[in-house]
Parts: sequence; C-alpha cells; structure tokens
Amino acid sequence: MEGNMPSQACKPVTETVSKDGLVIPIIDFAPFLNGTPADKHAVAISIVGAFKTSGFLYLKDHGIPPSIVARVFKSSAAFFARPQDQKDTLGWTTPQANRGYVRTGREKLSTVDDLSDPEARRAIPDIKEILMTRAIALGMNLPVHFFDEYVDQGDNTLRLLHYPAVHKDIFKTNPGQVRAAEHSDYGSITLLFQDRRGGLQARSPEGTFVDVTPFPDTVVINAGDLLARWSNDTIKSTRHRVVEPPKAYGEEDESEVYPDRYSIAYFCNPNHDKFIEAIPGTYGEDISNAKYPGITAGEYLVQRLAATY
Ligand SMILES: O=C(O)CCC(=O)C(=O)O
Ligand SMILES: [Fe+2]
Repeated sequence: MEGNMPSQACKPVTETVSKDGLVIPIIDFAPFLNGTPADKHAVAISIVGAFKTSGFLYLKDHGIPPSIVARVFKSSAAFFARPQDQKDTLGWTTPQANRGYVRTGREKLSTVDDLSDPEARRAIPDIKEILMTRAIALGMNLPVHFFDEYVDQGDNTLRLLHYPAVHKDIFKTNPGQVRAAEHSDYGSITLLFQDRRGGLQARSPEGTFVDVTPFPDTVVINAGDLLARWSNDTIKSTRHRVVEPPKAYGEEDESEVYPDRYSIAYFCNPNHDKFIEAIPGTYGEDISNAKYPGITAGEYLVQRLAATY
C-alpha cells in the first residue's frame, strides 16, 4: 500500500441507522469516484469497515442516476401488473440458469429481459465493478485490481421484487407474519434499491431486528455469504427480512391496507468458474489456517439456490 495513505475512515454522516449495536453508515461514494488517492482510500476503508462490523451500508452519490433507478421501478411495476398467465410463461427454471419469474409464495424474481432497458443494465454493473474491483480491494489492503479476474464474466442477477398490497389485519392476526423471511444473501455483495415503504430489517448483534430505513437516493449494500466465506469471516453476511412497514412519523394513516412495495436487488457473484478460497491477509501466514475449504463460486451458489426453491 502506498505510504502516505490515511488509515482512518472518512467522517461518519449523522443521519443513519444505529440501534442495538447495529450501525449502518451512510457513505458518500463521490470522493471515491472523483477524489484523490487518499480520498479513495478513505472511502474504501469505510466500506470495508462497515462490511466488517454490520455487513450493511448505504451508499450515496453512488453515480447511478436517480432517473434510471426510477425507470427500473416503473418497468418493474408494469411487469408485475401483467396478467398472471403471462408472468407464468416466464417462470424460473433451474438454479444453474437462475432467471425467470417466481410466483408469490415460492420466491420473488423476475427476468432482466423484461426490462428492455440497456442503459439501466449497464449503470448498475458499473458501480458493482468499481466497488468490487477497487473499493473492497483497497479497503482490504489488496492490490486494487485483485478482484478484476473474479468478476469479469458478470455472473450477477438482477431481481425485481414486488410485495403485493396486504391487509393490515394479516399482520395483526398472524404474529410473526413477514413479507420476506429472514435470510442472508448468498453471493458477494447485494445492491438494494428500496422504495419509500420501509419494512426491511437487519439483525443486530443483540439478536433484534433493526429497521433499514429507506433514505432517498441511497443504495443499500450488504455483504453475502460467499464474500464472508472468502474473507475468512472477517466480513459479515448479516441476516435480514422484510416485515410490515413501520408507522411513518407523524402520519395519520387510516387505510386498512399496506400498499405494494417494490425493491430492486442486484446480486453480485464471482465468476462461476472461479475457485474461492480465503483472501490473502485474512488467515495469517498459512492457508491451512483458513476456516473453509476452497470451492468454485458456481458450485457454492447452485448448492444454495437449489436449497431455496
Ligand atoms: O426487498 C427487500 O428490501 C429485500 C430483499 C432481499 O433481501 C433479497 O431479495 O435478498
Ligand atoms: Fe436479501
């Protein structure tokens, strides 16, 4: 690492999530995109610091234009409004392919082919490339291009999620009712755009669930199980779920129904043919001290997906 780099993270932002030992910082990505080497390094340290403590962060000024995010939300709503039989013809088939529409109750996933939005498809991978190949590498004191060869195939999944409107009574009469069950993500990182409804929660170190409040123009980024394993568990893959929306502050909401909720998840994975074993610097001198045996990314992900559907 270059000698004159600062070792401390950038200034924390005040408005953020902090409860029961779970801190999810809002990190400004602009200095990483446009700043000096020292700025980039400070952002990288903050990102990896968040991955190591809560496994979650918000990125603002991330470089994905809000108009594109808005357009994907619109395409998503239009897709889910299609007749059921049409959606069913685009059904999810195999864990190897991991594409297609998944009905309510099975899981929720829709194909990127229905977006017909090449600009949107390009914009999201761009930020992922920069994050994976540069910020995480820098933040882990690795050569900046360390991850390049692991992610150049783009074996990622864009998932459009739709949680249908639901009667509030459902939650009252069924304690424990959720919109998406508690889970951790499987891959390396997940970029999550949520609408304003709320309901996403992450598990705190105390075992409670803490609201991952939607902040406008931010993207939630969380580390997945494969990155945790790759990092020899120095990075956390934190469990999360989606529940009924929290009461909006000061809002009198007389409606009997919670409206639909939409989110967009972009699951990043290493190239499926890459062998994933503990990242240098995470296991001391000897790789035999690593906690997990190596595994190809594809094998790992197919195992996990096959257990889900
Ligand atoms: O819809 C959300 O906010 C979260 C979705 C999620 O966690 C997932 O699809 O893995
Ligand atoms: Fe998730």
